[in-house]
Amino acid sequence: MIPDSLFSLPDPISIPVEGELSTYPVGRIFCVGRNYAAHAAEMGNEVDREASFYFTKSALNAVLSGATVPYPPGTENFHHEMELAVAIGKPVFRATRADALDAVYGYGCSLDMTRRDLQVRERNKQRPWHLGKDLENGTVLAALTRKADWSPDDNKRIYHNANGETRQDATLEELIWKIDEVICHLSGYYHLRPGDLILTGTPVGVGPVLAGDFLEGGIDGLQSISLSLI
Ligand SMILES: CC(=O)CC(=O)C(=O)O
Repeated sequence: MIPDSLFSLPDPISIPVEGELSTYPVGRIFCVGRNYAAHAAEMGNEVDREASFYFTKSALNAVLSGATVPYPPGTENFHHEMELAVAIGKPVFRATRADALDAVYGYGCSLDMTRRDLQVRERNKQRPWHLGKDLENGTVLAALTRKADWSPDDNKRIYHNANGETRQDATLEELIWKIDEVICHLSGYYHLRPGDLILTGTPVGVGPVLAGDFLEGGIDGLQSISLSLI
């Protein structure tokens, strides 16, 4: 606790890393929107191929894979979104495509849980998506794999199952903005630093989940992710 502060804040979430004793503390969470064309289409949107766009989620609202969390308040249409998370390991500002990947620490699976009814309602009113996206327990983070041990090749499968039924099933080839392009673009606006996570968007197949559901997903070669809803 900082001396003289009036109260203490929760500790930041810290993600296990495969083969490491130390964990990776999370500072900021940036999310890329509409980074898979088929998901943009299922949401009734076109992809903006001019530039990627972003929203943020509070790290204080994130939980680790394997958590059991309550169905959130204020929604009747709570959705799973399976995503590849990129963990930044070095400060980077105005990266070039050539040096962007140097800034990566590692990769992991994540779930960008979404109050879809609120996100769509706010989107349709041309308002920010906060109520839909930045909800308590609304980001799930699985153990990271260091970049020396894994790379985001096009042929890697990304999938998500709800109660054993496969709902999302794609490959990283479908990413519109690749990892180096995202870091290059985002670092033009932020001084990215260790602790920053970038969730790279979700493939087609998002859908509703209910209390009692068991969610599970993976990306070839990374630690899988799960969440139980009560
Ligand atoms: C429209 C969305 O679902 C935004 C988002 O989270 C995405 O991955 O795309």
